Amino acid sequence: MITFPSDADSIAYARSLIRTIADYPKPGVQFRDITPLLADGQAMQTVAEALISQANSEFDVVAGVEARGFIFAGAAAAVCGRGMVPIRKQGKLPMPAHRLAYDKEYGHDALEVSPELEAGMRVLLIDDILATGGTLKAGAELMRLAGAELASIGVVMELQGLGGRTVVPETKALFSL
Ligand SMILES: O=P(O)(O)OC[C@H]1O[C@H](OP(=O)(O)OP(=O)(O)O)[C@H](O)[C@@H]1O
Ligand SMILES: Nc1ncnc2[nH]cnc12
Repeated sequence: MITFPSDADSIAYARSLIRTIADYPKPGVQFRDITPLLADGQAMQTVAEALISQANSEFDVVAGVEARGFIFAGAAAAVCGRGMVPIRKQGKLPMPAHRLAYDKEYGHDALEVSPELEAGMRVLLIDDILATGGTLKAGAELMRLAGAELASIGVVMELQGLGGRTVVPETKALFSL
């Protein structure tokens, strides 16, 4: 497994950059805005390396969920020299190989992946946030549908009280909010 030196202070610094916007995108939601973290080079390096270090199994490729998951999956893949596979919302890939429809809080959606994700590949699945867990559960199922091996699931932050930990219990998070 690949590990980078990281310390609690650096993770705490990255956590401190998350901005909370009340009542966005709808009343009652505390939106956790990653934009300030993205703009900070030190925090981005810390997070990318820590996402790799917390993976508990060997992996061949990093997969990220559209859209915010792409950012961290791409950065994490680059720091460890692995490729990145985008998991896209339906209709965005010119050559989808696998599709998985899933229910969301309001309606339905589907995720797709291209043939670059080959059967037998060991995947580190990355997203920015674990909230209700619906997105990562669907992403994980899509990986298995493609015949890939889910080596580990990692997020930058877990939002407590929304049930995601129950839905995708194997997820590793750098910090909780
Ligand atoms: O655990 P869940 O309840 O599924 O929520 C987490 C998902 O919600 C956000 O994505 P969103 O669908 O808002 O898309 P975006 O990345 O394009 O902003 C976030 O980036 C996660 O993918
Ligand atoms: N509260 C929240 N803040 C930011 N992204 C989210 N995705 C799902 N819930 C979210």
